[in-house]
This record gives sequence, structure tokens and C-alpha cells, in this order.
Amino acid sequence: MAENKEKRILNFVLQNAVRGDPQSVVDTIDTYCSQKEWAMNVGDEKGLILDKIVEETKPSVLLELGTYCGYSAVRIAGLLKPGARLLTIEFNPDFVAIAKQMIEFAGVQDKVKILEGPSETIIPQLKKKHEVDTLDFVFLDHWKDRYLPDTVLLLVMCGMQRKGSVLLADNVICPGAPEFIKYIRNNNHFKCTNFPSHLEYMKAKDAMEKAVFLGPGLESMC
Ligand SMILES: Nc1ncnc2c1ncn2[C@@H]1O[C@H](/C=C/CNC(=O)c2cc([N+](=O)[O-])cc(O)c2O)[C@@H](O)[C@H]1O
Ligand SMILES: [Mg+2]
Repeated sequence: MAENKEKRILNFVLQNAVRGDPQSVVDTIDTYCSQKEWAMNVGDEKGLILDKIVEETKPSVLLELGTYCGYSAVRIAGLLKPGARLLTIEFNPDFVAIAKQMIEFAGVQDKVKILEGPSETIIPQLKKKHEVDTLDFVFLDHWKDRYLPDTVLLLVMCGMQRKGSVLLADNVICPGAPEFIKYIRNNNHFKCTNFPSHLEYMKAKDAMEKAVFLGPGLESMC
């Protein structure tokens, strides 16, 4: 496979991080991407917001949309209670290969399962093929124009949310996910909170949006 940025990030981790230590892997990626080559990891500043919300939620079954190099999968997995599991969806086979090695090096392969393919195909398979009943936590960090359709898919088509389920979306300012924000903030089945921050490794403003599902009401969900 051609030498590319994601491969260079992985090699830097393999050569500099501590095997079996998720925090060391996360810190090493942050060092590389802040000093050598920028990459679209959630990063250290927004990562602390992610950590706090995961720890507060104490989730057992989690879904991530957009694995990329596995940075947030490793970060989240390092916080999970025994028996909790993270499913992460990624459709780029090169990134799947990178993330797989990143997750194994961090020693969290027993907590994380990468599902290769497009989210729109895999989400409807979660119940039957991956024995998911409901999701306690969903991290949205894939193409921004997929946030809304995939949220609707999770909600309406697959009933994947239960009362108290948490959706957390990265990048609601930069690059932005305006349709998702409009929908989720106007949907009275969700209680939304915005967490202002900065774009990973940059000074530009960004934010994360947390949306807690309040449960299906009597009226239609749409
Ligand atoms: N429908 C789908 N199913 C499965 N995998 C999918 C998918 N859509 C995208 N992906 C994967 O998710 C990742 C995309 C992330 C987009 N983030 C971004 O575009 C992004 C951009 C900036 N930025 O430009 O500053 C900053 C950020 O934090 C960002 O997350 C890639 O690994 C891509 O292959
Ligand atoms: Mg992002």
C-alpha cells in the first residue's frame, strides 16, 4: 500500500507509543498530528469532552461512525467498564487496516469491533447481524452530510435508541453539520447541549453537540 499520512501516523505510534497502553497511543497520535501532519482525529481538547461524556454515561454498547485511524475508538475503549463494547463503522479499507493495527497495538481489540462498510448499509444490520438491542452511546464523526440521515436511520428505521441514549457529534461548527443541528435541536425527543471547543490541533473554533434521547413520544418521531 502506498506510503500515506495514515500509514505514517500508525508507524509513528508503533515506534513511539507503549504497547497495550491506550492513553500512550492517543498521546502519541496527538503529538504527531500537532507537530508533524494534521489529521482529522477528534484530538486532545475535544477528546477531553468526549472522555467526560463517556464516563458520565457509563455505556455498555457503543457505536462510532467513522473509525478513520482508530484514535477515538482507542480513546473511548480505554474508558469502558469490563464487558462494554464499541462497534465502529468505516468504509475505507485502507483506514480499516490502519485502525485495526492501532486498536490491537493499544490492546483494546477485545472491546472494539470494526464493521467495514458504509454506515447506511451496516446500521440496519446491527440488530440481527451484530446482536445489538439498543445503543447507549453513539459518536458521530464521519462525513458531515451523513450525520442527519444516519441519526434518522438509527432512530426511526432501527429503533436503536432507548430513553437516556446519548448521541455525541463532532465538528458541528467546523466543518459543520447544519441540517443535523437544525433537526436535533428542533426534535422534542432530544435534549441538546453544545460544547464549544476548537478544531483539533488548530485555533479555529469548533464544537461538539450532545443529544440525549428522551424516549419515543406518542406522536410520530419525524
Ligand atoms: N457513510 C460512511 N460509512 C462508513 N465510513 C464513513 C462514512 N462516511 C465517512 N466515513 C469514514 O469516516 C471518516 C470520515 C470523517 C469525516 N471527517 C471530517 O470530514 C472532518 C473534517 C475536519 N476538518 O476538515 O477540519 C475535522 C474533523 O474533525 C473531521 O471529522 C473517514 O475515515 C471515512 O472513510
Ligand atoms: Mg471530527
